[in-house]
Amino acid sequence: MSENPLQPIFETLEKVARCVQNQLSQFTGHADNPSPTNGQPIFSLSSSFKANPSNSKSNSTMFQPKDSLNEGKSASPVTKEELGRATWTFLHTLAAQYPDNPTRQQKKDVKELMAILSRMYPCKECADHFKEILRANPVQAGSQAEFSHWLCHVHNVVNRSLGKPVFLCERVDARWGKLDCEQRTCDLQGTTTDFGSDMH
Ligand SMILES: Cc1cc2nc3c(=O)[nH]c(=O)nc-3n(C[C@H](O)[C@H](O)[C@H](O)COP(=O)(O)OP(=O)(O)OC[C@H]3O[C@@H](n4cnc5c(N)ncnc54)[C@H](O)[C@@H]3O)c2cc1C
Repeated sequence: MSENPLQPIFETLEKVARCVQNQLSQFTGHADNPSPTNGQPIFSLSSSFKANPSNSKSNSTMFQPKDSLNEGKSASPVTKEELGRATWTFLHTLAAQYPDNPTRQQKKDVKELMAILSRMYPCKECADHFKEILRANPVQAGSQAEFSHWLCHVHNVVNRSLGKPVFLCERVDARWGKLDCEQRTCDLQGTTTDFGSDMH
């Protein structure tokens, strides 16, 4: 006799899940290897649930696809420093890729981006500080060189306020470059003719 009266039901459900998995693997072109999940069923019943059907925690994850469980990786909050480094990386890379001859739209976009950062940056104290910095140092984005030097300057304003060393802006091009992208497919295109199509 089965230890758990619900065991036959679980076994039937697992069989159904395996059957669905086989059908899916054929559908997705994995017919040669009907188990793209390395032998693990896409859906599985956790052993704790089998042993204790009243376990509501197991219950909640019972039918989740394996990938969505993000196994082995716990979410840890990002620190203000990590966020800052990632944001500066984004901004300096953007500046390195900014066109020598930006369109009117690109100049407008970059100013808006900075204004949005000063409102939405997910560290309120930093956002407020950046808002003041922008007020005293309006964005200069007439060319790649102008924008990357302006950005270096405002980054130095933040550095100074945090007691960090000031960066030599003559070295900004050596420190930050364009994204490493095959055949420069990531380059932003500027233009010599300013259509300003969506400027009103
Ligand atoms: C818009 C903005 C506002 C911020 N405001 C605050 C704030 O008010 N308070 C706060 O605690 N933190 C703030 N931060 C975070 C802070 O600036 C740093 O990112 C964080 O302290 C980590 O510093 P870090 O020493 O690792 O180097 P970061 O300052 O993050 O710099 C990353 C790398 O950039 C290079 N670098 C440094 N200076 C320059 C420069 N001037 N030009 C070009 N490259 C340079 C260096 O190689 C450095 O390792 C802000 C970040 C941003 C993006």
